[in-house]
Amino acid sequence: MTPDLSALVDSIVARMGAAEDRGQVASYIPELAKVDPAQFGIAIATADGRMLTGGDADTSFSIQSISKVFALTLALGKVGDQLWQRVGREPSGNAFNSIVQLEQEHGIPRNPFINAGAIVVADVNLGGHQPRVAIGEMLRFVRYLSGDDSIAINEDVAASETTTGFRNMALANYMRAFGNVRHPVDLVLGTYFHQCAIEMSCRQLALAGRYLMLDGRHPDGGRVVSPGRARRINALMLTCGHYDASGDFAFRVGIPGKSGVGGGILAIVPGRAAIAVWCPGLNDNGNSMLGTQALQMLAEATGWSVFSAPEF
Ligand SMILES: NC(=O)CC[C@H](N)C(=O)O
Repeated sequence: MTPDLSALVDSIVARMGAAEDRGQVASYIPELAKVDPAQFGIAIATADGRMLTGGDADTSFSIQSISKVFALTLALGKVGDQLWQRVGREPSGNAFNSIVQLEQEHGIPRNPFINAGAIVVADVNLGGHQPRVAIGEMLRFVRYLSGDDSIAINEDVAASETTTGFRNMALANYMRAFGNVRHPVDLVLGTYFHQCAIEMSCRQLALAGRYLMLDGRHPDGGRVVSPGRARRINALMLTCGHYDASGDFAFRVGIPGKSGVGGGILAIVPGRAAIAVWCPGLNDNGNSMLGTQALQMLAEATGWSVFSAPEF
């Protein structure tokens, strides 16, 4: 089956534009509460080099936790498998900002995609430098991946989270007590809040995700990560990328995906496509409500679930 992707994108945009229940925009970060929930964007970068876009695909939004995929990639580049001594790789079954497991598990977060895990990853990426060095490295990395130097950080969003991120401060301090955060907490959180405040459009995000559909290669031929590492990052996205709704996402969509509270989702179909969707309203688990529906519609129409048998 070769689906007409362009017609499919149009019908997804029409369906999502007409949806009445759009979820709730994140309000615990005051700057994000200002975003218009009527927006919807989708971009699909295919392995054969095509780009299909629809709706607000060129509007920038706060990538938030999607940044955890790029931060993990950088941290693995720095410390390799040693990272797994400080962060687990199991689904948490808890909310993204939960603290409950940390005490029982001695300050070792369940996985790199919940906030606690991403804070440890930010600590690794700091590597003894000032936050601006680590943040600059992250920005250069996403610009290189997407081939777009206009990608920037929204300082208002970073400042908004710096003044209200009490849960993240609690998580970071708690892990510092166990020695699993090694730099001063304000430097680690400065790094983390700024990476979350990177703004990208669906088009830029789909382009940035291409290395994960191409076995770790940049389309320009350069190697970003080894094939094994790309496979493992995809595995973590599938099992942990939607927090305590990761099972439901695998059930409904069946594609490795990472969500953010800005309403974006990056989804990877190995060997086929890197997809970004964005719709700011969230469901109860903090994942984009219509973004998830759009990916379900796309996966059903294309047969792109990684659990489907390939054509034979
Ligand atoms: N799920 C998310 O996107 C959470 C990211 C957000 N910056 C936070 O730490 O709360």
